[in-house]
Amino acid sequence: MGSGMQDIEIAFQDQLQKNHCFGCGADNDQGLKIKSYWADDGTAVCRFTAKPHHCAGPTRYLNGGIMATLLDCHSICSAIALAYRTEGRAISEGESIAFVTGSMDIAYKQPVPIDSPVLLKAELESLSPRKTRVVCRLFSEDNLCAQADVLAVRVPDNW
Ligand SMILES: CCCCCCCCCCCCCCCC(=O)SCCNC(=O)CCNC(=O)[C@H](O)C(C)(C)COP(=O)(O)OP(=O)(O)OC[C@H]1O[C@@H](n2cnc3c(N)ncnc32)[C@H](O)[C@@H]1OP(=O)(O)O
Repeated sequence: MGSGMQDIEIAFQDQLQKNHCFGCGADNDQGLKIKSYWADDGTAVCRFTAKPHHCAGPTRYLNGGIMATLLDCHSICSAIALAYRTEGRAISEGESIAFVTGSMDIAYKQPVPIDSPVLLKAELESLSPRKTRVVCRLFSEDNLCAQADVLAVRVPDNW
């Protein structure tokens, strides 16, 4: 699972500019600052280690809203990266590309231990120039714990 090339690649988020998003913005100092990369199999992957205050009611489990943010932000950043790749451009080269979440459906399948890193793995399918479907899975210790079906919708960069 995942890419062996992560260490030498620059995360999607570190190539995007002026992104203050709580989950994925490199410009949000209080955010989660997730980092997403292409994997060799064409999926996009992200590894995240939670902090103790990201907990659910029981302190041993990860909060579901944080899980939703991880699934959402990894999916949308990956949709943006795919659009740049499809247009033959590096991320942020030329006219900027922005997508937002039109819809997201999440199945929470198992509680996620807060003290183990999670792996997010996104499969992308371009439905039209404006719409990308993302199926994003969240694993903990190789267990599938949550799955999101996301519709990413392209918007003007002044959205
Ligand atoms: C971004 C600013 C620049 C910043 C640069 C930095 C880099 C950027 C990084 C950003 C990373 C963010 C990562 C976190 C992701 C969020 O947290 S984003 C915040 C949460 N999302 C929102 O607030 C979105 C709010 N909704 C909207 O703004 C608008 O409803 C939308 C989604 C843009 C669509 O608006 P619209 O263009 O007027 O809608 P429309 O033309 O009717 O729809 C386009 C297509 O999408 C379909 N569609 C739209 N909504 C839905 C839906 N809910 N269900 C199903 N289909 C739908 C339509 O059916 C239509 O399909 P086609 O007819 O083309 O086949």
